[in-house]
Amino acid sequence: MIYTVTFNPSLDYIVSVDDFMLGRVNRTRTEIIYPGGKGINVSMVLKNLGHDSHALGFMAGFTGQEIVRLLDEWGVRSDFIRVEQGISRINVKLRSNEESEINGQGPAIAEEHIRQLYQQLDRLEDGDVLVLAGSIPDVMPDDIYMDIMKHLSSKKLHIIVDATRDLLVNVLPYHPFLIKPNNHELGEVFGVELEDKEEVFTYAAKLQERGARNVLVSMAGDGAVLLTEDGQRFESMPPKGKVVNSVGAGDSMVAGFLAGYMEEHDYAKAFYMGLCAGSASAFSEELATRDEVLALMHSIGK
Ligand SMILES: Nc1ncnc2c1ncn2[C@@H]1O[C@H](COP(=O)(O)OP(=O)(O)O)[C@@H](O)[C@H]1O
Ligand SMILES: O=P(O)(O)OC[C@H]1O[C@](O)(COP(=O)(O)O)[C@@H](O)[C@@H]1O
Repeated sequence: MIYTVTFNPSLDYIVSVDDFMLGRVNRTRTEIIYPGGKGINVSMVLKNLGHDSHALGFMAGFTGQEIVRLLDEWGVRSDFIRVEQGISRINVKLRSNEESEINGQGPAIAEEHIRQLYQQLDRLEDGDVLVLAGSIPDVMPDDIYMDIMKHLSSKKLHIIVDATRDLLVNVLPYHPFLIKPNNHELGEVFGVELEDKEEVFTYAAKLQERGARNVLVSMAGDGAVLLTEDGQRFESMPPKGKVVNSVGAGDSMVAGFLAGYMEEHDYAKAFYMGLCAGSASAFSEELATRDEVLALMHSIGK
């Protein structure tokens, strides 16, 4: 079974505004609400790709209830631990001449809630997949993903981590199966700005030296690169298309990679399915569907 954990789910409020002006009253042209947060998006895209998963994490308040309801409607099984105080985030995604985002901090999670999560994770079995994705509320220590990996280290799991800065770096000694920073997040770890693919490979290799098994680095409109544990290198520009809504593109890439890997245990298939799932989400209002992903793979000869 695949499990995703989202510590900090959100309702994504995606608004488009023509010629947004700071300091003025602006009116939306379109507005829409989706369930969001990285693990949740991974679960939703996996569902679209024909793979069931179990979404775990924490939720609070009326926004939390709505996230669970929307997931249910999507057909994703979830078992979120309810936090009594505060509300799950509403993350604002503003589409105007440029895309801007305001992501909230999320409610505090108490020791007792973490204990409940550990009880759920103790049910994982050898061969299961665990996706730890997204930010954690500000008040939490950034070794929580590491602690989870340490706790589960006696089981044979495939663990995927999509996080930034110390939250990501701390897990490396526990050999995550896959990490997926984007090029800016990879650069941030080393205090450099990375735009060029060769440079990205160099720094991805440094994360591999520190313990990551496979390193997938997304580069938005410039595609992605992958360094595998058996020494293969893949790089590609994305398929062609018009960007409509790139919220969730990175999460779709993780889901696509996972689906591709599970279907054929082949890194090439995983890489291209990840790449095309990311683009399929970016090219449509909603998250990628299987047909859209396969059509894009076909368009690049994969
Ligand atoms: N502008 C775009 N054009 C084509 N594909 C895109 C675009 N933005 C994202 N994608 C696809 O989605 C993947 C992940 O996007 P990216 O923005 O790098 O992730 P994240 O959301 O994690 O920052 C990219 O590698 C690419 O395949
Ligand atoms: O947990 P974080 O890092 O604040 O990110 C949460 C946001 O990222 C998303 O999961 C989208 O992520 P990507 O665009 O990187 O795929 C949104 O749904 C959510 O609002």
